[in-house]
Amino acid sequence: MTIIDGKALSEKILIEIEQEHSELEKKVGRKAGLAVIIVGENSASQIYVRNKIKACERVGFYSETIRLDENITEENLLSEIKKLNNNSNIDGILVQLPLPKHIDELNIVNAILAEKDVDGFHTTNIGKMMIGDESGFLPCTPAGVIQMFEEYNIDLKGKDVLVIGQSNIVGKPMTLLLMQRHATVQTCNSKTKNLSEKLQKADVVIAAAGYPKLVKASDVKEGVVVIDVGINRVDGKLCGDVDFEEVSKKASFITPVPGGVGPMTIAMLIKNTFKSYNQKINKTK
Ligand SMILES: Nc1nc(=O)c2c([nH]1)NC[C@@H]1CN(c3ccc(C(=O)N[C@@H](CCC(=O)O)C(=O)O)cc3)C=[N+]21
Repeated sequence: MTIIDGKALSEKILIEIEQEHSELEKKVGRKAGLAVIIVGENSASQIYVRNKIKACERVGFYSETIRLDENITEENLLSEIKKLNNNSNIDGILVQLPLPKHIDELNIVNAILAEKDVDGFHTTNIGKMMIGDESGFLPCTPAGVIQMFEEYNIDLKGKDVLVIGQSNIVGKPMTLLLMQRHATVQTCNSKTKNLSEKLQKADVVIAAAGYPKLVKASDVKEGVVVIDVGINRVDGKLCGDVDFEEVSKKASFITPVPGGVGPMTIAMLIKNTFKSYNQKINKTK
């Protein structure tokens, strides 16, 4: 069984970007810039935003964290985004999700300029991905999973892949990227019948449901590839959607939580921000 080491792979990606960026920065005269907006006090969001800013520091990017009160109006949040859209030192903008219920997430995400949408959530970027055009920004978690398959030479052609979870930021875009790589994809949600039977047939399982230990050893076949996107907190401890201890005895490849998909999500965000910075530079040439 091989553990897919997302931490090590993300570090490798960040080192490459740091080197390329330090060269470019001298020529361009400014650093790549990422702006992160966080609304309210969600503790998990605080951790993820902290990790994103740490990664920016790691690669030498400029970053801004805009912390807003959870009672901010949608209109005022939109004007914060507008300021960042017009800020020429900012190449990437993200608004950490989830947002308070009174704010329409889709409206907010689509207010970010598509060329600064380093989350890859803007309908323009999703629309491109729908037709197999990956020239825009790919959503960070699904892109990070694809990067892991490539790094570990896990071929997806014709493989039966089961995606558990159909969220806009993971399950749905993950399915598109898998289809683009000729996998046979089945997606499940909390209403799916006979999940165990479906799991039994899967060559690859991508668990992004938000249920601790949803995927058990008895559910999966020998040699299965398991990608655990789960980020659950049980008694304050982070765990995934997979019973890692038991499932790792049957899996050929498996990602740990923490240290798997999480760090890859961050690395893809940095990669998208650097891509935007490069696109900006090439446009001004
Ligand atoms: N606009 C937006 N973009 C996102 O990309 C986005 C979001 N909102 N909302 C929430 C999800 C979740 N997410 C994670 C990022 C890093 C870790 C991460 O660093 N995980 C570490 C552990 C971190 C910890 O200590 O809890 C690991 O798995 O090793 C996890 C999850 C990004 N998301």
